[in-house]
Amino acid sequence: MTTRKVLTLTLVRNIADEVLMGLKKRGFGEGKWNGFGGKVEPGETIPQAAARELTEECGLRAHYLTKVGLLDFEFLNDPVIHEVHVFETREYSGTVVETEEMSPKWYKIEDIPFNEMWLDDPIWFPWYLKGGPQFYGYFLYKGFDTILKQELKSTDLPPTTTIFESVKSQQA
Ligand SMILES: CNc1ncnc2c1ncn2[C@@H]1O[C@H](COP(=O)(O)OP(=O)(O)OP(=O)(O)O)[C@@H](O)[C@H]1O
Repeated sequence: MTTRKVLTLTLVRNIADEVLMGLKKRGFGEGKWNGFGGKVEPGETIPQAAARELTEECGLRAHYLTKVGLLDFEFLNDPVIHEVHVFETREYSGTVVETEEMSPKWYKIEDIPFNEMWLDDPIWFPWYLKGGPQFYGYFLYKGFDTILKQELKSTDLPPTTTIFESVKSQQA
């Protein structure tokens, strides 16, 4: 029997159109560059979890989050499916800070360090970057360095946005 672990992953873009990436300093995915995110806790919605993890890991408070895609990861001989909800924000408050978990850095699109990221990232990132409907991806890993199966497709869903009014009004 499989179980699902629900996670978030948030990509932040600035006015120069750079992407904020974090070098994971500990735990799952240590040593890899990634967006910001983690597990959804009981009692919070998925966008709330994404906003919380973003602040915990890099200090920024998102004014809104747009859901751009969904990724399912399976690891051979592991019954847990990692269900990753992918978000983007372009409006936020606060200053980027290094945290215990992440060392953040802005990257120009052409400089995104794909060879120091999860193997699936170079596959779905271009879908995120080109915009359009939400994407859905499925990846079956063997260990952490081999992808045995993959699927990536566009859904009919337009991106959906959750606005955090309280964050916006705090800034005003
Ligand atoms: C396998 N291919 C993958 N490709 C790209 N991104 C991946 C990923 N697999 C997991 N991710 C992301 O990596 C973070 C892990 O977070 P993770 O440290 O497990 O969560 P959280 O911070 O809640 O845990 P702790 O509180 O430290 O236990 C989280 O953003 C999640 O979306």
